[in-house]
Amino acid sequence: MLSRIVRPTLTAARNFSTSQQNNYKVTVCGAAGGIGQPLSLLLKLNPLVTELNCYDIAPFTPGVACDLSHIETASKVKGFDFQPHKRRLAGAQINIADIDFLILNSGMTRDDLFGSNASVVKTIFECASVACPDAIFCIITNPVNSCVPIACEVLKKANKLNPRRVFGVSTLDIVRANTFVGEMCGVNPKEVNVPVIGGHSGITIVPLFSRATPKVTIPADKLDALTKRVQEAGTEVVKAKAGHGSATLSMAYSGARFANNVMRALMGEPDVIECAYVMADVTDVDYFASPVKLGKCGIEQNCGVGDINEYETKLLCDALEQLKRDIQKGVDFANQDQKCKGAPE
Ligand SMILES: NC(=O)c1ccc[n+]([C@@H]2O[C@H](COP(=O)([O-])OP(=O)(O)OC[C@H]3O[C@@H](n4cnc5c(N)ncnc54)[C@H](O)[C@@H]3O)[C@@H](O)[C@H]2O)c1
Ligand SMILES: O=C(O)C[C@H](O)C(=O)O
Repeated sequence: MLSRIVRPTLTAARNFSTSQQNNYKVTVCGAAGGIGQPLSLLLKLNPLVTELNCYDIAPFTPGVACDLSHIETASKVKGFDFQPHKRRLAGAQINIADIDFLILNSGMTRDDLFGSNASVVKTIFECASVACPDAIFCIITNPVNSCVPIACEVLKKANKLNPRRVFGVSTLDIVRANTFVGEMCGVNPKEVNVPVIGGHSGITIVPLFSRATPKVTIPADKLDALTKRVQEAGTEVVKAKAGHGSATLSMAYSGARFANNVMRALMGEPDVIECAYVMADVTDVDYFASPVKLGKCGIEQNCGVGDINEYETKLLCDALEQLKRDIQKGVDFANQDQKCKGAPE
C-alpha cells in the first residue's frame, strides 16, 4: 500500500525534466474571492503554470488579474468578469477553451450553500463539457460531497465524463490533520502525513491517525477530541472570523498544493499520492475520498480505504451513511430538468 503523500515543492518542480509538459494553462473560477485571490497568487508563483485565467462574476476581476500580472514570473495572467448580460457567451467569457486545469472555488460559504452553489457548479460544468472536457477539474466549492457528483452527472450527460480527471479537493482536511498531530506530538507538521478519507464535511471527514507517518501515538483520552477538531476545523475558522467568511488562506495553500501535485504526476513523476474525493468503487458509495495514485492521465489507481482500526471503522460507518445522502442530493439536483440559475441560454 502506497502511503507517501507528496508535498508541493515548487523548487522540486523547477528541477524536473524539461522533456515533459511543464506549461499548464489554468483557469480559476471564483478568482476574485477569499480563496480565489491567494490561490491565484500561489499559482502565479508556480513555474509549471504558464497561463493563468482569473474568472469571476465580480466586476473587479480584471483588476485582480492586472495586479497579479505585475509579479515577476513568466506566466501570462488574464482576468474575465462574467456579468449576467454576457452569460450567453458562457464558454468564451470564462475562457476555459483549451485549458489544462479548471479550479472551481466560486460560490458562497455557508449561507444558502447548496441551492446557490449547486447551480454555479452545474452551469460551469455545462460550459466545461463543451469548452474543455479533457481538463483536470478540481472542485473546492462546498458542499464538496454533493458538488462533485453534480459535476460528474453533468459531464456524464454530455458523454464527456472521465472520472480519472474530476477531483473534489479535500486536501485541507489532510493539511489540518498534519498540523494538529504535529502540534500534539511535537513533530514538525511538514514531516507528518495523515490520510483522511470519506468526504469533506463534519462526520464524513475520517482522519486515519493509525496510518500517520511518522508513526505517532495519540493518547486514548485525546483521540476523540483530535478527531472532532479535524472534522470541525472549518467551524473553528468560521467562528474565529466572526462573520467574515470561512477558511481562505489555508484553503488556498491546500488548493495550490493539490494542483501542483497533480501537475507533477501529469509530467510523469512517479509515486505521487494525494487524498481526494473522487468517483470510486472502493466502498458502498459512488464518491469517496481516499489516497489516489496520480499519473500522466489523472488518477492511475485508487488506493481505497486500506487497513483501519476499530475506532476508524466506526467513524467510517457513520461517514458512509451521511455521504450516501449528500451524494444523492447532488445526483438529484444535476438531473432536475429545470434550467439552473445563470445557465447559458
Ligand atoms: N474544499 C474545501 O476544503 C473548502 C475550504 C474552504 C472553503 N470552501 C468553499 O469554497 C467556496 C469559495 O469560498 P470563498 O471563501 O472564496 O468565498 P468568497 O465568497 O470569498 O468567493 C467566492 C467567489 O465566487 C464568485 N462567484 C460566485 N458565483 C460565481 C459564478 N457563477 N462564476 C464565477 N464566480 C462566481 C464570487 O463573486 C466570489 O468572488 C465556498 O463554497 C466555500 O464553502 C471549500
Ligand atoms: O467549513 C466551511 O464552511 C469551509 C470549509 O469547508 C472548511 O473546511 O473550512
